[in-house]
Amino acid sequence: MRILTAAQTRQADQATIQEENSSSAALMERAATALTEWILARLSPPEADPTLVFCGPGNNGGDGLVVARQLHQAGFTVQVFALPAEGYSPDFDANRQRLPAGLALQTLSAAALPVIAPDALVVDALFGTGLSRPLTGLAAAVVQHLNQAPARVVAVDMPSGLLADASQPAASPVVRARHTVSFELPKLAFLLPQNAAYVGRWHTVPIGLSRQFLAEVETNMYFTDTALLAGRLPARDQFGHKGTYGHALLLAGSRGKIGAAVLAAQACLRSGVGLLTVRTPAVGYDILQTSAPEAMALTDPAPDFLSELPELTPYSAVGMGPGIDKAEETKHVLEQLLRHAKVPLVLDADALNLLGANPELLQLLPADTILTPHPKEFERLAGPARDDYHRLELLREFCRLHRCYTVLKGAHTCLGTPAGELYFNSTGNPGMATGGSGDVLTGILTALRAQHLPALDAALLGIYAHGRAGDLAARHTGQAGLIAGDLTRFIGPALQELTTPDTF
Ligand SMILES: NC(=O)C1=CN([C@@H]2O[C@H](COP(=O)(O)OP(=O)(O)OC[C@H]3O[C@@H](n4cnc5c(N)ncnc54)[C@H](OP(=O)(O)O)[C@@H]3O)[C@@H](O)[C@H]2O)[C@@H](O)CC1
Ligand SMILES: Nc1ncnc2c1ncn2[C@@H]1O[C@H](COP(=O)(O)OP(=O)(O)O)[C@@H](O)[C@H]1O
Ligand SMILES: [K+]
Repeated sequence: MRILTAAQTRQADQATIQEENSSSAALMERAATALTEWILARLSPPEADPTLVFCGPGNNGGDGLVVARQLHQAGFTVQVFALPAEGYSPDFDANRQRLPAGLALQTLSAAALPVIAPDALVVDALFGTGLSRPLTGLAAAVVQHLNQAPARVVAVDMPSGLLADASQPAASPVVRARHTVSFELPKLAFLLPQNAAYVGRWHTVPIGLSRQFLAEVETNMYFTDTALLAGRLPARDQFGHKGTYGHALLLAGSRGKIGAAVLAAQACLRSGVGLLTVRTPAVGYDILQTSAPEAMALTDPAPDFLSELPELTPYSAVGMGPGIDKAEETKHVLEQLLRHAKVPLVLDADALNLLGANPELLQLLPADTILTPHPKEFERLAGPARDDYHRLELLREFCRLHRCYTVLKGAHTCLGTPAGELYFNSTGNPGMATGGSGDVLTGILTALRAQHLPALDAALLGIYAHGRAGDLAARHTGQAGLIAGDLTRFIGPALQELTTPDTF
């Protein structure tokens, strides 16, 4: 699905209203009702006693008024408060009129902010996508008051004070929500680690925005879901043989890190590749042959690190990096690979650190190479970022400049493309924050590239399947108990889910 800016979200509202020939008040009623239903599905009146709804002067506040009315009607003990303002939005005013007699709107004042009991439910409807500047004065004081309260906070659409598309100044207050319930689509702000403490757990509720608008709006940001992946992974050919599915080469491992080569190899084998050869230093031979017997071992003459690039003719894709270390000889192997490879490349770990330390090598990067840095490795490649938004700008720029696909790994791994698009992944869990998870991703991506999938499809499918394998594995191991080797067992089921079914 697409990720929209705040301005595009407003356009989506307008398009929906026009298409349905309805009104903004009707859309507000629908959006707020979806949010009320989200709460009702989780809490009964005694579990949210009292419920305090804090409203701002715009349509976010209007949503709050609707939620307050509906929860009151559902038997919740509701108190509803509004920030004083010179003017309120028309839909706010309309919904103020609709508050039932037993539910008076109280105006907030700095001198007497309401007491918030520990088991209260707080609905934060102060500001949403219309926030245009940092909060000051009473609005800031109310946010600080909410943040000091021990209560559970549900933010409507956005935690108040957070900008939808950019960083806010460090000192400006933002609500720290336990849950943020947003309408239809996730916002960019939810996907960035720097906002996690404000957003809490985020959810989207459908509100029936115009399908046509959402399908056609121009954007370069996407949230990768199964709909976006449909049709990208073909079913296996009935008469396919191992030659059909490519021959991958992995250049991986050094003394003490042969495990990284094993993990990448196992992942590559589980991702449908026809044949796999693994080049490790000599120290890896027995280990690899024992732990990944399906792979062919092609040992380097050097005992402890990679020192020579093998003949590349047999291979349809090459992955380099897991566990390789940064020896001068290994740098030479990387340089030779970049100069001579005529097949797709996937670069990870110390292959990236070698690129970062020797930027002249970046000029040799073949187009459509996939790079898989975590944020620290990315910093070595592209320089330090001021914040998560700036890092995305650097990512776009880096991919454009080097005509590569860069997988910036994290909780919502972000794939940057040479065309300037950003794709945020939707699968995976914190159980995957464990050594070797990245090596598994390299194996998957190398396998998909070896099977002749285009770089974009391979990257999108591989990143999603890697996270999905983590989610499937965690059902058995729990998150804390998950280790990278567990991921490999579930790559097959994850890819199967994504495979285009044979239709009649
Ligand atoms: N499709 C959807 O998603 C739907 C969205 N809907 C809802 O609409 C919400 C967006 O509503 P919105 O545009 O009225 O903006 P909102 O966030 O209420 O704030 C604007 C008000 O705040 C004020 N203001 C701004 N910054 C300020 C500051 N720092 N300090 C003080 N004041 C400040 C600003 O004043 P101004 O900047 O004009 O001076 C204006 O009065 C959206 O988040 C969602 O909840 C649903 O109802 C329907 C479907
Ligand atoms: N909190 C998380 N949620 C989802 N995925 C995660 C999370 N933490 C880590 N991962 C994934 O695990 C992998 C870790 O890779 P990396 O940091 O390179 O590990 P290693 O170098 O140990 O193999 C990445 O693909 C990343 O997206
Ligand atoms: K809000």
